[in-house]
Amino acid sequence: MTKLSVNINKFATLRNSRGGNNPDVLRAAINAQQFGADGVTVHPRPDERHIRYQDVRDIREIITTEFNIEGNPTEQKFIDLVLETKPHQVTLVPDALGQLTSDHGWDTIKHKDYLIDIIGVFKKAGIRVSIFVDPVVEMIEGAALTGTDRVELYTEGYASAFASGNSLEAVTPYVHAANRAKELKLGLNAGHDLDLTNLKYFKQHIPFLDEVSIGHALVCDAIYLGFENTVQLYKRQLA
Ligand SMILES: CC(=O)[C@@H](O)[C@H](O)COP(=O)(O)O
Ligand SMILES: NCC(=O)COP(=O)(O)O
Repeated sequence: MTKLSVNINKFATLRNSRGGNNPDVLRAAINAQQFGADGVTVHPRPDERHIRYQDVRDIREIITTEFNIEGNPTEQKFIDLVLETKPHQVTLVPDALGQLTSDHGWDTIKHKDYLIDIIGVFKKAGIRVSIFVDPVVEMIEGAALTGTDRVELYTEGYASAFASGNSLEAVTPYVHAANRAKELKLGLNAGHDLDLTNLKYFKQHIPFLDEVSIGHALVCDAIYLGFENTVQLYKRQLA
């Protein structure tokens, strides 16, 4: 089974645009779980432009499924937040400060020693670690030397090539990377720009995926189709 973790960043973006508490991010997390999501993902950024650090603490209190916190551990504030809230999984993403959204994975060869150290900190606290990587076999092999439990394949490249009509070409590097991860006994997650048009094809080619985290497209679909219906539609793509 591939788990669906709903990324609720975009609920917070909308809330923050007006101040106040509408929409309520906590309610979004509760609803996602009630509507069938297998987990909730948040990516608090240092500028707190969407999910705030306090949101993470509040969401921790109501989680009944799996909680996944994403972020760059070069920020001490991020490390402290993760160790305080102890999610089921932390996903390490090498974003620069103020970056619009995530746009690359770790260079697991260049940053091997750093990753070994920081992954060790989270694992010592009993938190499963996943690291965000591009679909490149060498990066997967590098990841296997860091002690990470899982890798998350950065799927923006897949999504844009799929949208151009090159579905097989789009998925092929991901299949190679996924197979190598499996051989190396790494768990496998995927995310970024996955949506209702491209998710099923991705899952069909990589059936042993552990988890996808989906936010932007899912929240956009929820505006048109309703949140409960949308979560169910995404779940169906993974069946
Ligand atoms: C790691 C990843 O691909 C997503 O978490 C993405 O970074 C979402 O973050 P934003 O919602 O800030 O775009
Ligand atoms: N890890 C990817 C994620 O949480 C959501 O990415 P997106 O669906 O908002 O592009």
